[in-house]
Amino acid sequence: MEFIASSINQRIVRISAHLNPPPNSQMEGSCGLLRRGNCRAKGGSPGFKVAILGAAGGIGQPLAMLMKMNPLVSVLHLYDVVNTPGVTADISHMDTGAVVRGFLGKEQLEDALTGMDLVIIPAGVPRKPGMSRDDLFNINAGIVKTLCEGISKSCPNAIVNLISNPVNSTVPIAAEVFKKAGTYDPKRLLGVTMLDVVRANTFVAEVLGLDPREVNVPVVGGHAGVTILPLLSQVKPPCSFTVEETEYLTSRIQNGGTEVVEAKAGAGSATLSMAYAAVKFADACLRGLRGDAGVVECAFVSSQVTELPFVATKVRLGRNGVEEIYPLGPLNEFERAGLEKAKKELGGSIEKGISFARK
Ligand SMILES: NC(=O)c1ccc[n+]([C@@H]2O[C@H](COP(=O)([O-])OP(=O)(O)OC[C@H]3O[C@@H](n4cnc5c(N)ncnc54)[C@H](O)[C@@H]3O)[C@@H](O)[C@H]2O)c1
Ligand SMILES: O=C(O)C[C@H](O)C(=O)O
Repeated sequence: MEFIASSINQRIVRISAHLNPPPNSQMEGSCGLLRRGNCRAKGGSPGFKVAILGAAGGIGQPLAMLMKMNPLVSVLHLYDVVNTPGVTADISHMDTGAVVRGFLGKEQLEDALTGMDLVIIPAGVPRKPGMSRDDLFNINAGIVKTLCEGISKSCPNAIVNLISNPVNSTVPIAAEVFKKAGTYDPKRLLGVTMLDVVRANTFVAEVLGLDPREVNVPVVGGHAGVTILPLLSQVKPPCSFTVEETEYLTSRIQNGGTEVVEAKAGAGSATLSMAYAAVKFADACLRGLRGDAGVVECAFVSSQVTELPFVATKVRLGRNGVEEIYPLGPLNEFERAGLEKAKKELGGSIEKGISFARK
């Protein structure tokens, strides 16, 4: 009788602790129950530890869901300045291997980051119609700076996937923060331009009448307007385009983000396709970390491929992050002209990020 009563009491305590975590305690998914001794088996699976910063946002939530489904992830930390208790409780009920923990507010940033192998950052404000990505600089630059200071302190060896816009400036900011802290490893800092590749594959497949999963379009340069440069001459499988097709595709790929911002009419920018792209890219980084051979994706990284300090190109991912940076390859006249335009804008955005961080 006593045993049953105490067991029921324990359960009530357990449920109320889960619903009302004490202030400043980290919220936990299944592992909170494990710590209190109510489960027999160890949760989680062998794999990598991944943190998402900005996990309660439009990208963060579907990204968290998809990362919880990724068999390479054993521990998933969800950090935001709002709403992580709900998102964590929700996602932690998925019966996949990764253990989920939630962290709320700056005082929990250190715990969120300690021990992480990969940190994905979609924190920051999105565009509204009429805005450029650069219009987000004033708010997002400071957010990225603070989060990167946390990374330097708590997981300086983690691979960082930076999604927050303007990527062309936030990646240089992150690099400067890491340099200042003495933790900078250019191989481990990657701006996420995967959505440009995902869009390019989709739009090119539409024009060619192919399955988008069979198409691979390298997209180089940066992640804003004319800095987004699809290399249609290097599409796989090999194919050719008319001048009209080239112009249409280049413009659609460069303006894909604006297409979504306008369709959402003030409710934000791409979130679902971005979460898909972010997971595709994060999975490639984790496969690289695991030691898989031949993992090649496009990303915005520190590079000597052009005269600019950062550019998006194809990179090979491995145990240390970026193991190899590929040259741009043979460009046609249209692409050479596009590259010149891209470099002009990109240089200014990179410089803006560097000056902000050095202030
Ligand atoms: N790289 C790309 O291809 C790409 C694609 C789409 C969107 N983005 C960018 O991603 C960012 C996020 O977009 P979204 O639609 O998810 O926005 P959102 O507003 O829906 O979510 C952003 C989240 O960041 C959180 N946040 C704000 N300040 C924070 C801080 N200091 N620490 C931790 N979290 C913080 C917010 O609370 C919110 O939950 C935007 O800057 C957007 O432009 C980039
Ligand atoms: O367009 C935006 O502002 C978000 C993102 O950069 C995108 O390409 O969808």
